[in-house]
Amino acid sequence: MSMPVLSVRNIEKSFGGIRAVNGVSFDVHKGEILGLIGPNGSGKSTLFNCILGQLPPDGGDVSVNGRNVSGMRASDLNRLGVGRTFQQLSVFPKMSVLDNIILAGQEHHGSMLSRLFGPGDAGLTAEAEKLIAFFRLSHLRDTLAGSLSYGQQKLVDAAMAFMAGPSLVLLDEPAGGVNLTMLAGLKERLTAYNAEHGTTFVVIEHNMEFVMSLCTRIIVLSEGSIIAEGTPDEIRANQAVIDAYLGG
Ligand SMILES: Nc1ncnc2c1ncn2[C@@H]1O[C@H](COP(=O)(O)OP(=O)(O)OP(=O)(O)O)[C@@H](O)[C@H]1O
Repeated sequence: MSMPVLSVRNIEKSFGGIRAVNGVSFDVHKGEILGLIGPNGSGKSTLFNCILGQLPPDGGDVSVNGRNVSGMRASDLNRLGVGRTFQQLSVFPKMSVLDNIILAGQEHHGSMLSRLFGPGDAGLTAEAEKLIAFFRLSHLRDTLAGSLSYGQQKLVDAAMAFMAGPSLVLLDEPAGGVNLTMLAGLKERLTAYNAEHGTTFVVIEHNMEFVMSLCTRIIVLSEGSIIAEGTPDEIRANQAVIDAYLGG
Protein backbone atom coordinates (compact mmCIF):
# COMPACT_ATOMS: atom_id res chain seq x y z
CA MET A 1 0.00 0.00 0.00
CA SER A 2 1.13 3.57 -0.61
CA MET A 3 2.59 5.77 2.11
CA PRO A 4 -0.11 7.07 4.49
CA VAL A 5 -0.91 10.77 4.30
CA LEU A 6 -1.26 10.74 8.09
CA SER A 7 0.32 8.22 10.41
CA VAL A 8 -0.39 8.39 14.14
CA ARG A 9 1.61 6.13 16.46
CA ASN A 10 0.98 5.51 20.14
CA ILE A 11 -0.18 9.00 21.02
CA GLU A 12 -0.60 9.45 24.75
CA LYS A 13 -1.81 12.46 26.69
CA SER A 14 -2.84 12.81 30.32
CA PHE A 15 -4.18 15.77 32.25
CA GLY A 16 -3.25 15.18 35.87
CA GLY A 17 -4.71 11.78 36.61
CA ILE A 18 -6.94 11.69 33.51
CA ARG A 19 -5.62 9.62 30.60
CA ALA A 20 -7.34 11.54 27.82
CA VAL A 21 -5.57 9.66 25.00
CA ASN A 22 -4.19 6.26 25.77
CA GLY A 23 -1.83 4.96 23.06
CA VAL A 24 -3.78 5.66 19.87
CA SER A 25 -2.39 4.54 16.48
CA PHE A 26 -3.91 4.71 13.01
CA ASP A 27 -3.06 5.51 9.38
CA VAL A 28 -5.04 7.55 6.89
CA HIS A 29 -4.44 7.08 3.17
CA LYS A 30 -4.77 9.47 0.27
CA GLY A 31 -8.34 10.38 -0.56
CA GLU A 32 -9.87 8.77 2.52
CA ILE A 33 -12.49 10.58 4.58
CA LEU A 34 -11.89 9.22 8.05
CA GLY A 35 -14.44 9.88 10.78
CA LEU A 36 -13.30 10.06 14.40
CA ILE A 37 -16.24 9.52 16.70
CA GLY A 38 -16.84 8.63 20.34
CA PRO A 39 -18.89 9.70 23.34
CA ASN A 40 -18.24 13.03 25.10
CA GLY A 41 -14.87 13.04 26.82
CA SER A 42 -13.51 10.08 24.83
CA GLY A 43 -10.42 12.04 23.77
CA LYS A 44 -11.21 13.16 20.22
CA SER A 45 -10.30 16.82 20.64
CA THR A 46 -7.20 16.03 22.67
CA LEU A 47 -6.04 13.62 19.96
CA PHE A 48 -6.69 16.24 17.25
CA ASN A 49 -4.76 18.84 19.23
CA CYS A 50 -1.83 16.46 19.70
CA ILE A 51 -1.78 15.70 15.96
CA LEU A 52 -1.99 19.37 15.05
CA GLY A 53 0.76 20.67 17.32
CA GLN A 54 -1.66 22.50 19.60
CA LEU A 55 -0.90 20.26 22.58
CA PRO A 56 2.39 18.45 23.30
CA PRO A 57 1.63 14.72 23.59
CA ASP A 58 3.26 12.80 26.45
CA GLY A 59 4.36 10.18 23.95
CA GLY A 60 3.98 8.96 20.40
CA ASP A 61 4.69 10.15 16.87
CA VAL A 62 2.84 11.82 14.05
CA SER A 63 3.93 11.69 10.39
CA VAL A 64 2.46 13.57 7.46
CA ASN A 65 3.32 12.21 4.02
CA GLY A 66 6.19 10.22 5.54
CA ARG A 67 7.71 13.14 7.43
CA ASN A 68 7.84 13.03 11.20
CA VAL A 69 6.04 16.17 12.37
CA SER A 70 5.86 15.35 16.09
CA GLY A 71 6.14 18.52 18.13
CA MET A 72 5.90 20.75 15.08
CA ARG A 73 4.01 24.01 15.50
CA ALA A 74 0.59 24.37 13.94
CA SER A 75 1.79 27.11 11.57
CA ASP A 76 4.63 24.93 10.26
CA LEU A 77 2.24 22.01 9.79
CA ASN A 78 0.04 24.32 7.80
CA ARG A 79 2.95 25.08 5.51
CA LEU A 80 3.40 21.34 5.00
CA GLY A 81 -0.12 21.12 3.64
CA VAL A 82 -2.22 20.43 6.72
CA GLY A 83 -5.41 22.49 7.00
CA ARG A 84 -7.87 22.50 9.87
CA THR A 85 -11.17 23.87 11.04
CA PHE A 86 -11.94 24.62 14.65
CA GLN A 87 -14.88 23.57 16.79
CA GLN A 88 -15.23 27.24 17.66
CA LEU A 89 -15.55 29.45 14.60
CA SER A 90 -12.32 31.19 13.66
CA VAL A 91 -13.75 33.79 11.28
CA PHE A 92 -13.15 37.48 11.93
CA PRO A 93 -16.63 39.01 12.23
CA LYS A 94 -15.62 42.53 11.11
CA MET A 95 -13.98 41.30 7.90
CA SER A 96 -15.69 40.29 4.67
CA VAL A 97 -15.96 36.67 3.60
CA LEU A 98 -13.35 37.30 0.92
CA ASP A 99 -10.89 38.94 3.33
CA ASN A 100 -11.30 36.15 5.88
CA ILE A 101 -10.39 33.55 3.29
CA ILE A 102 -7.47 35.63 1.94
CA LEU A 103 -6.19 36.02 5.50
CA ALA A 104 -6.19 32.24 5.97
CA GLY A 105 -3.94 32.06 2.90
CA GLN A 106 -1.65 34.79 4.19
CA GLU A 107 -1.10 32.80 7.34
CA HIS A 108 -0.10 29.90 5.18
CA HIS A 109 2.42 31.85 3.13
CA GLY A 110 3.68 33.80 6.10
CA SER A 111 1.96 37.14 6.35
CA MET A 112 5.09 39.30 6.31
CA LEU A 113 6.39 37.67 3.16
CA SER A 114 3.16 38.04 1.29
CA ARG A 115 2.84 41.64 2.41
CA LEU A 116 6.39 42.47 1.37
CA PHE A 117 6.47 40.64 -1.91
CA GLY A 118 2.89 40.62 -3.00
CA PRO A 119 2.47 43.55 -5.40
CA GLY A 120 -0.72 41.80 -6.19
CA ASP A 121 -1.31 39.34 -3.43
CA ALA A 122 0.62 36.25 -4.51
CA GLY A 123 -2.56 34.92 -6.17
CA LEU A 124 -4.41 34.77 -2.88
CA THR A 125 -7.44 36.72 -4.06
CA ALA A 126 -7.87 34.50 -7.10
CA GLU A 127 -7.55 31.40 -4.94
CA ALA A 128 -10.01 32.76 -2.38
CA GLU A 129 -12.48 33.62 -5.16
CA LYS A 130 -12.28 30.04 -6.43
CA LEU A 131 -13.02 28.65 -2.99
CA ILE A 132 -15.89 31.12 -2.51
CA ALA A 133 -17.42 29.91 -5.77
CA PHE A 134 -16.76 26.27 -4.87
CA PHE A 135 -18.50 26.60 -1.51
CA ARG A 136 -21.36 28.53 -3.19
CA LEU A 137 -20.70 31.69 -1.21
CA SER A 138 -20.35 34.09 -4.15
CA HIS A 139 -23.43 36.11 -3.17
CA LEU A 140 -21.83 36.69 0.25
CA ARG A 141 -18.33 37.53 -0.98
CA ASP A 142 -18.31 41.11 0.36
CA THR A 143 -20.56 40.57 3.36
CA LEU A 144 -19.05 40.92 6.83
CA ALA A 145 -18.59 37.44 8.24
CA GLY A 146 -20.19 38.46 11.54
CA SER A 147 -23.50 39.17 9.84
CA LEU A 148 -23.79 35.70 8.29
CA SER A 149 -25.87 32.90 9.74
CA TYR A 150 -24.00 30.40 11.87
CA GLY A 151 -24.19 27.78 9.12
CA GLN A 152 -22.80 30.22 6.56
CA GLN A 153 -19.94 31.08 8.92
CA LYS A 154 -19.17 27.36 9.25
CA LEU A 155 -18.94 27.17 5.46
CA VAL A 156 -16.53 30.14 5.40
CA ASP A 157 -14.54 28.46 8.16
CA ALA A 158 -14.36 25.28 6.07
CA ALA A 159 -13.31 27.22 2.96
CA MET A 160 -10.49 28.84 4.96
CA ALA A 161 -9.01 25.41 5.70
CA PHE A 162 -8.70 24.73 1.96
CA MET A 163 -6.53 27.73 1.09
CA ALA A 164 -3.16 26.72 -0.40
CA GLY A 165 -4.40 23.30 -1.53
CA PRO A 166 -3.72 21.18 1.56
CA SER A 167 -3.17 17.44 1.18
CA LEU A 168 -4.77 16.78 4.57
CA VAL A 169 -7.62 18.64 6.25
CA LEU A 170 -8.77 18.01 9.82
CA LEU A 171 -12.32 19.13 10.45
CA ASP A 172 -13.47 19.57 14.06
CA GLU A 173 -17.25 19.21 14.23
CA PRO A 174 -18.03 20.82 10.87
CA ALA A 175 -21.74 20.02 11.29
CA GLY A 176 -22.06 21.39 14.85
CA GLY A 177 -24.94 23.88 15.07
CA VAL A 178 -25.58 23.82 11.30
CA ASN A 179 -29.22 23.49 10.17
CA LEU A 180 -30.39 20.58 8.02
CA THR A 181 -30.46 22.42 4.69
CA MET A 182 -26.98 23.86 5.16
CA LEU A 183 -25.78 20.47 6.37
CA ALA A 184 -26.74 18.73 3.15
CA GLY A 185 -24.90 21.43 1.20
CA LEU A 186 -21.81 21.19 3.39
CA LYS A 187 -21.62 17.42 3.02
CA GLU A 188 -22.12 17.63 -0.71
CA ARG A 189 -19.37 20.25 -1.12
CA LEU A 190 -16.89 18.37 1.08
CA THR A 191 -17.54 15.18 -0.87
CA ALA A 192 -17.12 17.05 -4.15
CA TYR A 193 -13.86 18.66 -2.99
CA ASN A 194 -12.51 15.27 -1.92
CA ALA A 195 -13.48 13.72 -5.25
CA GLU A 196 -12.02 16.57 -7.34
CA HIS A 197 -8.75 17.06 -5.48
CA GLY A 198 -8.14 13.71 -3.78
CA THR A 199 -7.68 15.61 -0.51
CA THR A 200 -7.62 13.44 2.61
CA PHE A 201 -9.97 14.39 5.45
CA VAL A 202 -10.14 13.48 9.11
CA VAL A 203 -13.42 14.54 10.67
CA ILE A 204 -14.50 14.72 14.33
CA GLU A 205 -18.26 14.78 14.43
CA HIS A 206 -21.17 14.15 16.81
CA ASN A 207 -23.84 14.17 14.12
CA MET A 208 -24.03 10.46 13.29
CA GLU A 209 -26.07 10.78 10.14
CA PHE A 210 -23.63 13.35 8.76
CA VAL A 211 -20.49 11.42 9.66
CA MET A 212 -21.83 8.05 8.50
CA SER A 213 -22.82 9.41 5.10
CA LEU A 214 -19.68 11.54 4.61
CA CYS A 215 -16.94 9.16 5.73
CA THR A 216 -15.38 6.18 3.98
CA ARG A 217 -14.04 4.78 7.26
CA ILE A 218 -14.74 5.38 10.93
CA ILE A 219 -12.60 5.06 14.05
CA VAL A 220 -14.37 4.98 17.41
CA LEU A 221 -12.68 6.23 20.59
CA SER A 222 -13.85 5.42 24.08
CA GLU A 223 -11.99 6.52 27.21
CA GLY A 224 -8.93 7.44 25.18
CA SER A 225 -8.59 4.18 23.24
CA ILE A 226 -9.73 2.92 19.84
CA ILE A 227 -12.53 0.41 20.39
CA ALA A 228 -13.63 -0.09 16.78
CA GLU A 229 -12.65 0.71 13.23
CA GLY A 230 -14.50 -0.05 10.01
CA THR A 231 -16.91 1.11 7.35
CA PRO A 232 -19.95 3.11 8.48
CA ASP A 233 -22.11 -0.03 8.15
CA GLU A 234 -19.69 -2.08 10.26
CA ILE A 235 -19.60 0.62 12.93
CA ARG A 236 -23.39 0.93 13.07
CA ALA A 237 -23.62 -2.81 13.78
CA ASN A 238 -20.73 -2.96 16.28
CA GLN A 239 -21.91 -3.95 19.76
CA ALA A 240 -18.89 -2.42 21.56
CA VAL A 241 -19.71 0.92 19.91
CA ILE A 242 -23.37 0.73 20.85
CA ASP A 243 -22.40 -0.12 24.44
CA ALA A 244 -19.87 2.76 24.62
CA TYR A 245 -22.50 5.28 23.52
CA LEU A 246 -25.20 3.88 25.81
CA GLY A 247 -22.79 3.83 28.74
CA GLY A 248 -21.44 7.29 27.89
N1 LIG B 1 -7.12 21.02 29.18
C1 LIG B 1 -7.61 20.00 29.89
N2 LIG B 1 -7.39 19.90 31.21
C2 LIG B 1 -7.86 18.87 31.94
N3 LIG B 1 -8.59 17.87 31.43
C3 LIG B 1 -8.84 17.92 30.10
C4 LIG B 1 -8.38 18.98 29.27
N4 LIG B 1 -8.81 18.74 27.99
C5 LIG B 1 -9.49 17.58 28.04
N5 LIG B 1 -9.52 17.08 29.29
C6 LIG B 1 -10.15 15.81 29.70
O1 LIG B 1 -9.67 14.80 28.84
C7 LIG B 1 -10.72 13.90 28.50
C8 LIG B 1 -10.91 13.89 26.98
O2 LIG B 1 -11.47 15.13 26.57
P1 LIG B 1 -11.65 15.55 25.06
O3 LIG B 1 -12.16 16.96 25.04
O4 LIG B 1 -10.44 15.23 24.29
O5 LIG B 1 -12.83 14.56 24.61
P2 LIG B 1 -13.79 14.67 23.34
O6 LIG B 1 -14.01 13.27 22.89
O7 LIG B 1 -13.26 15.62 22.36
O8 LIG B 1 -15.10 15.25 24.02
P3 LIG B 1 -16.30 16.09 23.35
O9 LIG B 1 -16.96 15.15 22.40
O10 LIG B 1 -17.17 16.42 24.53
O11 LIG B 1 -15.71 17.29 22.68
C9 LIG B 1 -11.95 14.36 29.26
O12 LIG B 1 -12.02 13.62 30.46
C10 LIG B 1 -11.66 15.81 29.53
O13 LIG B 1 -12.32 16.24 30.70
